[in-house]
Amino acid sequence: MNEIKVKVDHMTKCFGDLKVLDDISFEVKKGEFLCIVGPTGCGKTTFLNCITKLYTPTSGEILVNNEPVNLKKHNIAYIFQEYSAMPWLTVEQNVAFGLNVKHTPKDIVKKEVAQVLETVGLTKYKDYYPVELSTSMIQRVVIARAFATKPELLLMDEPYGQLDVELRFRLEDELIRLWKQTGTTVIFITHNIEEAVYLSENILVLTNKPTTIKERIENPLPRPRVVTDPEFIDLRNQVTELIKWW
Ligand SMILES: Nc1ncnc2c1ncn2[C@@H]1O[C@H](COP(=O)(O)OP(=O)(O)OP(=O)(O)O)[C@@H](O)[C@H]1O
Repeated sequence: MNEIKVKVDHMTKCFGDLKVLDDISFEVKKGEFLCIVGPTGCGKTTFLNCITKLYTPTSGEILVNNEPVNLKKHNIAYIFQEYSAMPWLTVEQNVAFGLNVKHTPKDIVKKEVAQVLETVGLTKYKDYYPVELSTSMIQRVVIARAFATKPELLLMDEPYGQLDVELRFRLEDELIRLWKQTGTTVIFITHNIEEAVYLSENILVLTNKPTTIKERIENPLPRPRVVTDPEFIDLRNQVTELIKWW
């Protein structure tokens, strides 16, 4: 499990005179669940946009499997803040979307979609349209759509930021289940320290702009994690202390 999936190598990103990311270097191992926390506007989304090539780094580079990111070759899924299901497609068609874009043979699409719908408990609802579903079910459709393509790298930008606590906990558990089942590498951005400690294997704490890495913290807590356990609270406090220095 020591294979490097993502290598960020001395990456700097400026927008005109504004230096956002300042000579950032870190690695993400294959199958790792990395959470990134940092102050508002420090460049977390900018970093993800550099991985997906929406932005080009000003200097330095990002490697996936030891080569420059290539979206035709590397299977990368992105779930961002204002995500939703496509209202004109059924649940099944939504989940099949990514596979169809990749021209996957129909019988394989059917099999993969059935499997992932089963995992997230949506089999019964496969012919429903998003408008007929609750918020929690729509979130599941989106997660299922991402996992159906078996991404080698899943990027998540505050996907649960707007949700109530109970729903967030349920979806986080589901995400962990899918991550374990598939072995996908996940980079997950959040403002919520508790969420980062609950989900991650490692936490990257960023500084204010021009942004550098303040600390990388290993998260050794066994799963399933309990937010009221003393060890959980200790780690949460440790990360919170780092954030107080912003
Ligand atoms: N296309 C762009 N052109 C100019 N400036 C940009 C562009 N995209 C982002 N920025 C600036 O880069 C900085 C980082 O923005 P970014 O959205 O990456 O931060 P963030 O850490 O994701 O913020 P938040 O925590 O609020 O989501 C901000 O100052 C933003 O205004």
